[in-house]
Amino acid sequence: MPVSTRSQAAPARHGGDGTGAVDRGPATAAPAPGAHNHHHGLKEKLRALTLDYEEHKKRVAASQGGAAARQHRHSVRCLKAEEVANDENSAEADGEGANRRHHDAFAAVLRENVAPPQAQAPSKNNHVVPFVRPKEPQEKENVGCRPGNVMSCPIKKTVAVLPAASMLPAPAARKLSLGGAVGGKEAKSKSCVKIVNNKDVYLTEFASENDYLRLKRVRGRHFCFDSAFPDSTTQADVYSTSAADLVEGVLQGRNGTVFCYGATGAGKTYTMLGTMENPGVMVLAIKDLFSKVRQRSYDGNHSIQLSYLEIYNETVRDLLSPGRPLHLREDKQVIVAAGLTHYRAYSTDEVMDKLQQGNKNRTTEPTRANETSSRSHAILQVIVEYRCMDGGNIVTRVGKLSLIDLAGSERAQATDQHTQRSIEGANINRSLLALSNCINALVEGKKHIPYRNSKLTQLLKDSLGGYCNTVMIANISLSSISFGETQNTLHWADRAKEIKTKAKLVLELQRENSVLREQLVKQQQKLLTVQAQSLAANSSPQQSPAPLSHVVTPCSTQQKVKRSILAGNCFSTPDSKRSAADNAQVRELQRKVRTLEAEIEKMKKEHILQVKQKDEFIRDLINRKGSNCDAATVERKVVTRASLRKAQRDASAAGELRSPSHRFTSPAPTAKKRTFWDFGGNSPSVLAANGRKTRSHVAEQTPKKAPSMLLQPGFARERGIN
Ligand SMILES: Nc1ncnc2c1ncn2[C@@H]1O[C@H](COP(=O)(O)OP(=O)(O)OP(=O)(O)O)[C@@H](O)[C@H]1O
Repeated sequence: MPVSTRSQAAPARHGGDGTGAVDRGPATAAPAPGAHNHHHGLKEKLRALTLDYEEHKKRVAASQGGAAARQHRHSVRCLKAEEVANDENSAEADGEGANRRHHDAFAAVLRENVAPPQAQAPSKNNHVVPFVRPKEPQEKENVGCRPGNVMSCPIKKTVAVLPAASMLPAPAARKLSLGGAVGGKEAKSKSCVKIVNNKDVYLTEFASENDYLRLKRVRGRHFCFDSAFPDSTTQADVYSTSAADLVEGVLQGRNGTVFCYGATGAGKTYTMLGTMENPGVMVLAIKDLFSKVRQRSYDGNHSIQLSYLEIYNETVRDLLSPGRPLHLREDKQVIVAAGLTHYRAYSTDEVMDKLQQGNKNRTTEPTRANETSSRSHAILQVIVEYRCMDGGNIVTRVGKLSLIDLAGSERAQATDQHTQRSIEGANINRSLLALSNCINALVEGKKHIPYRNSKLTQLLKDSLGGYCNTVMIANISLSSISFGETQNTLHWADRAKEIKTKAKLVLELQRENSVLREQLVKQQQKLLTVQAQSLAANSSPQQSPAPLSHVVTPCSTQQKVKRSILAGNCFSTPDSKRSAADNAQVRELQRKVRTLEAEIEKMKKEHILQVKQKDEFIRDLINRKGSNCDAATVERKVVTRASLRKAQRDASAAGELRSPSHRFTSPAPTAKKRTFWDFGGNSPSVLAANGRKTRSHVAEQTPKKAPSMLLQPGFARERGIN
């Protein structure tokens, strides 16, 4: 609470009881020159209280003795400001009530203004970090080491790598004990991480205790990983969940990588290497690998080789055979350290020996955050080669497992400038930044991935973006003090989750391909059905669609179907909606067919109507222009036509062959449908019933001087009839 508020409250209480020092003290009785100034007023009040207190002390010393007064002062200091008011009522009972109140009020003001923070009672908070790792009394601040526990090796931060290849491309978060708390801060820190369902990580940001305005403000973020391990998780559980599948993959000839990422002291080396009692991922993986190889020894020959290197200050060193720095070379698109020692191992113990030997050579130094901080990135690689005879041929499979203990990211301290630790820290941060940039570029699908920016990313090239199954373990701290580091680690783990290595892509594509093939076949069948139905509906609208087995799809239809499949139209509909879409397609086709049929009917009617109109027109012309012809002829013609039709029907019914003269005088039964153009020599072709274009048979067969021709106005003009 702000000091000014309390300071003003204290004198008010004194003034209220009528016996306060404020009324008696000369300093407060006289108005101060700067009374409008709050600070000045406070000083005056403080001075008055001090004087009052001195007077009171003297009085008490005179009446009860100095020792009793000292004891009383001590007991008052332990009271809280709030308690003062409560005590007032009870203090009234004795004769020293007034003095006591003065004393208490002064103590409260003094405590709130002057008392150092450590004098305050520690706040009781349920969110105080539950330390997973039992804190040892001799532990240094911020250091969680237990010397001698890690692989019985004097150098505590070392990495052992074991082969593994799995299908677990996404990172797992490991919740660890506090690695970055310092002294008293440790006790005050809250847990800012909550793990739910072994997958979800909730990160909470608490406002600083000094930030009064935002004291109650809490912000959070949620992350979801393949696995999230609470601090109670055993090393065996971590291994079986994250890396065990990788071992099987390596035996199958697939590369695998496990790497731990996190802030310094977060427990990366513990997770990868572990201790003698709790061996880490590397040790468990190596044991697992050898046991699996033993089980399959009847099934061919396995050879296991291992190498162990570190990247320290951007130089690559061989940990199994220390000497000159190694250079990185690109070999078949894979970056390798030229001259790196590869040892052939025949048993787990042999690998463990080599691992310890390498750990002794690894660079570790005590830092503020970790007594045995790894100052380098360590990479243990185990290459498993498998050979067997398959039908007279030698089959060879090679799988590589990389187990990587990264150095931890750390904050640069002003005091560390120009020291060896700060140079190491800068190099570690630089290479981790390069790693972050590569993760970013891979997630964003950029063409250029900046692997060359650091030795670490060059060596991790295959693991991050190549044909490799990769597990990233993100080590985080519970403590709100390490909130920034935890947030950073989770952020990058979350980004890395999005990376798809080529191996994963190939697998995904293969799976997708087979699913698409199945879908293609189904879609082809469905489309053929639809096409057949629409064809059947087109050809005979009254008939129900023919079953698929009886339908022969025309070539052009098949091509159309193929085209639509190739265009990918058939995959644009989600599975759930596919049948509904097909039904809709069928309905649409049926609707089109019905529309077309209606149009055809309409055209037919129009055509008949036109023919009738033209017949009427012709008849009208005959009536009007036939003044030169005798009525009997006209009538005969008309009658003849009518009778001829009847005679033709009769003849046809009798099966007689019609003579050319019949044809001339007696038009075909379709004569009534003849159009205006049927009468001209230049009449356009018409569509026959069989779909072929023919000229009107009437036009072809009618002689030029036939009476019917004369009825045509144009022809009549030509002949000078009119
Ligand atoms: N889950 C855990 N259980 C018990 N002890 C742990 C656990 N995690 C870490 N520790 C201990 O905490 C200390 C620091 O852990 P560790 O050395 O693994 O951190 P680190 O992340 O590798 O740090 P750096 O990056 O500085 O090398 C070690 O003494 C380790 O034994």
